[in-house]
Amino acid sequence: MGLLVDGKWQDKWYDTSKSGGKFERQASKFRHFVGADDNKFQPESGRYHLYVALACPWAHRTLIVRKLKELEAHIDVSIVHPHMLSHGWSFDDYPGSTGDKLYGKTYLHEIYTLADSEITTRVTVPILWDKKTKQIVNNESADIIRIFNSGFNTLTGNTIDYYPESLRSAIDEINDLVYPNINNGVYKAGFATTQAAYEEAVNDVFGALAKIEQILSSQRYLVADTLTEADWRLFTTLIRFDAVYHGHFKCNIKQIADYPNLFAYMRELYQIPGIADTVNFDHIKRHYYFSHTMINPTQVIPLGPKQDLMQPHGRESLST
Ligand SMILES: N[C@@H](CCC(=O)N[C@@H](CS)C(=O)NCC(=O)O)C(=O)O
Repeated sequence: MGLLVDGKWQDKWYDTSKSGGKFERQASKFRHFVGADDNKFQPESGRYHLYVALACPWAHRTLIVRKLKELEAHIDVSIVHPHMLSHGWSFDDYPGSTGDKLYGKTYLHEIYTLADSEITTRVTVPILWDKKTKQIVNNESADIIRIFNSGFNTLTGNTIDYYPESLRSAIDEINDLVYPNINNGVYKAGFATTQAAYEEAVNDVFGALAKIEQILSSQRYLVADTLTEADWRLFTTLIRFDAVYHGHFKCNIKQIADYPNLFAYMRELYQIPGIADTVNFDHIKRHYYFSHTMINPTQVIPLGPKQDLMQPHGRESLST
C-alpha cells in the first residue's frame, strides 16, 4: 500500500494521525468525460481500456455497468492481482487476473506514471484509460458508470438508462445516504484507528442499513420500480458485506443475511443475467484479508460464509 509522490512510489499506509483516527478518502484526480460535450474523448470502439481489481467495490460498479450496457466488445479490461502489498496493485499472475494487456507493466503505479511522469496521487482502481492519447480519462467510479451509461450509446445502440433525467434527484438523494454511510462507511469503520472513530462509523453504517431495509420493505428497488445506478452502487458493498466487512472491518452488529429485504434484494441483483460473473469471492476475500496486514497480520483468510445466493428472492410481487 502506498502512493506516488512526484512520480516516485512510496510505501505508506493511510495517515490518520491528523484526523482523530478517521480514514479520509482522497478525491480522484482525473475527471474527464467521454461523449458529445468533450471533443477530446470521443466514443470509439476499442479506444478505451479499463483497469480494475475484482476485489474492489468501486471497480466492480464499472464492470457491472460495462456488462449491462453491452460494452464488453468495445472496452477491454485488465484485471490486477488481488493482493495490494508494498508496491500497491500489481499485474502478477493469479487465477482470474489478466496481467497488463496493454503495456505488460508490473505494477499499476506504472500506468499512472505513463500518463504523467511527475504525478502525485494514490494509485487506485478503477482507471478508464485512453489508448490513443495515453492518458487517464477518469479514475472516479461514480463518473465512469455515468460515462458507460450514456457516453457510448451511439456505438452500442443500448439506450437503457440507469440515471434517467426524471429520477435524478431521487437517485442523488439515495446516493447521498449510501455513499458516506455504507459504501465509504464500511471503510471508515475498518480503517479507523481510534475507538471513537470506529464506533461513529459503525453506527452510521447500521443506521443507514436500517433505513434501506425499511425502503425495500415496500418497494422493489431503491428508486421505486426502476433499477438505477443507485442499486448497483449499493450492490457492490452489500455483496462484500458478510464475507469481508462484517469480520475484517468489524461491521458486525448484523449481517446482510439478517435483513430479510436487503438480503432478498441483494440476491435479486446477483441473479440478473451476467452479474454473478462479475463477482469473484476468492479475489474479494483474498484482497482484504491478505493485503491489510495492520488489520489482519496473520493474513489468514476465512472460509465462510457459505450462503446460497441463488435461492429464490421472491421480490417480483413488490412491483406495481
Ligand atoms: N473514488 C475512487 C476510489 C477507488 C479506490 O479507493 N479503490 C481502492 C480499491 S477498493 C484502491 O485502489 N485503493 C488503493 C489506495 O487507496 O492506495 C472511486 O470510486 O473510483
